[in-house]
Amino acid sequence: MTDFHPASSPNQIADATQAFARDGRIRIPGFLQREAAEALHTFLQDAPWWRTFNQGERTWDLGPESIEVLTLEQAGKLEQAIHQGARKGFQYVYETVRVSEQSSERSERGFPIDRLLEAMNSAPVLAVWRELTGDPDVALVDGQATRYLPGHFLTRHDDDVEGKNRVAAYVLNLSPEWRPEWGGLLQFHDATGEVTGAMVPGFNVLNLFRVPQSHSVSIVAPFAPAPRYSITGWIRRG
Ligand SMILES: O=C(O)CCC(=O)C(=O)O
Ligand SMILES: [Fe+2]
Repeated sequence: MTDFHPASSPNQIADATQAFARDGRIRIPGFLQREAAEALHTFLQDAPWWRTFNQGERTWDLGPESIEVLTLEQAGKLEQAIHQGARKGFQYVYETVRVSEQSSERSERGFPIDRLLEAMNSAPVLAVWRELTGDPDVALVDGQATRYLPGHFLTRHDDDVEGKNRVAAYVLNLSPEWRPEWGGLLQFHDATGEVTGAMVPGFNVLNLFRVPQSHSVSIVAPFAPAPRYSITGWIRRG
């Protein structure tokens, strides 16, 4: 049975804790056992993806049937609306497989991503999140799988949503042999929009960053030969 618990040693966690306290963002390579990362990657390559995008404040999730029946003209109009939204405002388009926040529903569905979220919410791993973030009130981890195809992106935002009690955001990268030129970079910004740091997709690397913090995902290039896969979500107080 594949084990989805983090593979980091106590020493690695202690080092990461120091770096997180200092910088507010860290990268942990080799986050899961190789077999677990490979099982997730295999699942993501053939998962039931939904296209998600926003129109202003409103989120749309389109299932595979809805995407397939769009005419070329409808798909073009949708793309235009998304590009219009991205010119000045907050905009995103990518694909998702959502994961329930209910442990019973995760256990029942039992996808590898459900099993990962179960492990992330187990008592010993919650203790690791409390140590890493320095927040003793961390109580849950939520998540979704994401797939960014060429043309997908997420503009600048800070993840601070009222009532969600997010302490930190995580991104478990599952994109083997990614090149930075393919886009899909997780970029961090200062108040003027300047890029103060960027994380290139990788394989089995965990990005962890404090919330709120301005960031974006740069558009995936038309020539990227593979999608940008990850499991992403937040470490929360409740
Ligand atoms: O995929 C990433 O690197 C970050 C995703 C993100 O910022 C978000 O979903 O809010
Ligand atoms: Fe975000």
